[in-house]
Amino acid sequence: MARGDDDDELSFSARLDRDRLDRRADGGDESRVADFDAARQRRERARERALRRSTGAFPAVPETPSEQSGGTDDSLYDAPAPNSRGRRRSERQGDETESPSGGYARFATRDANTSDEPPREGADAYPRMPVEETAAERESRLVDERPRRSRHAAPPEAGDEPPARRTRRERDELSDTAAGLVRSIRTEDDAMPEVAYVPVPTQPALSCSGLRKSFRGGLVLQDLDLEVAEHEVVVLIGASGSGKSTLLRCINLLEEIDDGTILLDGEHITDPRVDPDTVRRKIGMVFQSYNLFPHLTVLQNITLAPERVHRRRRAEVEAEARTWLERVGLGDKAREYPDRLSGGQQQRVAIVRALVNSPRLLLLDEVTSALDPELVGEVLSMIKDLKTEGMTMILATHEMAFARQVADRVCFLDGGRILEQGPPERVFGSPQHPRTRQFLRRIIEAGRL
Ligand SMILES: Nc1ncnc2c1ncn2[C@@H]1O[C@H](COP(=O)(O)OP(=O)(O)OP(=O)(O)O)[C@@H](O)[C@H]1O
Repeated sequence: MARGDDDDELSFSARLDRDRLDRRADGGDESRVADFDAARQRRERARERALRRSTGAFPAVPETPSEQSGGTDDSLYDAPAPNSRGRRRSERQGDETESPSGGYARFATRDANTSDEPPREGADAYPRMPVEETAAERESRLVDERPRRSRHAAPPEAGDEPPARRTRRERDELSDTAAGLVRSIRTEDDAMPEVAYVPVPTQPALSCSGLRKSFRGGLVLQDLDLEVAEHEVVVLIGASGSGKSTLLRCINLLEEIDDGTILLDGEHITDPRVDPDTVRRKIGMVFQSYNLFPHLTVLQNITLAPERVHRRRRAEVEAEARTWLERVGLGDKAREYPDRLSGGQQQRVAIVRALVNSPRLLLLDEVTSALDPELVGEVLSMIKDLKTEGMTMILATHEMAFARQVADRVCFLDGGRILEQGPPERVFGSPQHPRTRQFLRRIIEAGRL
């Protein structure tokens, strides 16, 4: 190419540099070379000042339109530039830009700018300044074949001074680092911490899934799922033989399930390696028949299992037992034998026995069924008090009026399945499933609701 044509294509500064190199090659006079050097240094200082004034950041410098990938900041969000794994960045970032936290791209832009402040609204968050490559720079780039830095090299620290001059390769890498931040967040093998929005899951107190239980070939629980939230009171209703008691006994590990899992506070309690006694310390259970030992006093009945099974100190358990007995109005019965108590009182003692270990969950299986009607009220009022105190409970009952009062959620069981569940007003007020309607119609006809 003729020198004239070349001149047209080169900027003024590039021409200066080229001439200087030509003169060096020709052994030209030293003072003129010094002038050129001084001019070049002034020019570079001016460029540095301009860079610092703009954002204090190192600019990404796309050299040609094809390298600009859209040429705006949006390219960091959705420019379809292929990434290192062959997928387009826009594909990999689709979910990022929809992130409720505002997306990763904004985070990456902040880091790329090495600023502690988020970019101002409407401001060019990642400005690109047109910088011409001088002939000297080009020469230096060709000579300087340093090994390429890691794609995931750390971004420049805030407060770093921009270097006096960067080769095109280095500028590419800076640009790449910003885009690389976006990419690396989504890269499994990268050490960058995940900055994903992860909603904190609320873990149920109890979670049963896919429970199956059969007796002598007869399926009693059929792929039953049930979750109970902390402080929730779930009432199981259903015809006799529908599986209510079996479900409660499986939860308390009194029956071994055939299939499924039960988690208590996220712990897999149906894992065969789990000690059932440890689980039962966390789950209190009260049965229809009170099951008090007739030869032991009320206090001894309450403290027996905590002392013998759970190895708790007698003094501590006795103090707790007495506190509970006072609260339920049986403080003066501690030294009595069960046969000196009414059915309602015995059942209240049985409930205290289940509470003395401060269980996580209380299971109540038809606790009023064996009581004379006039004694039912005192037990039900004790259960209401427990609900008020936030005890998490699952009750199986035929007392529909009580279920309606105390339940947060009613589950209707039929043939070992939960056919319908919901708030008591809805299940009792407008049952959806024909079997629920049929069951409740019979209850109403019997005058029990
Ligand atoms: N140990 C067992 N051996 C054999 N069958 C059993 C056993 N326990 C329960 N069953 C059967 O499982 C089915 C469900 O019984 P379950 O006691 O769970 O029902 P339920 O809904 O609690 O009834 P109810 O309201 O009368 O207490 C019944 O058919 C019952 O006969």
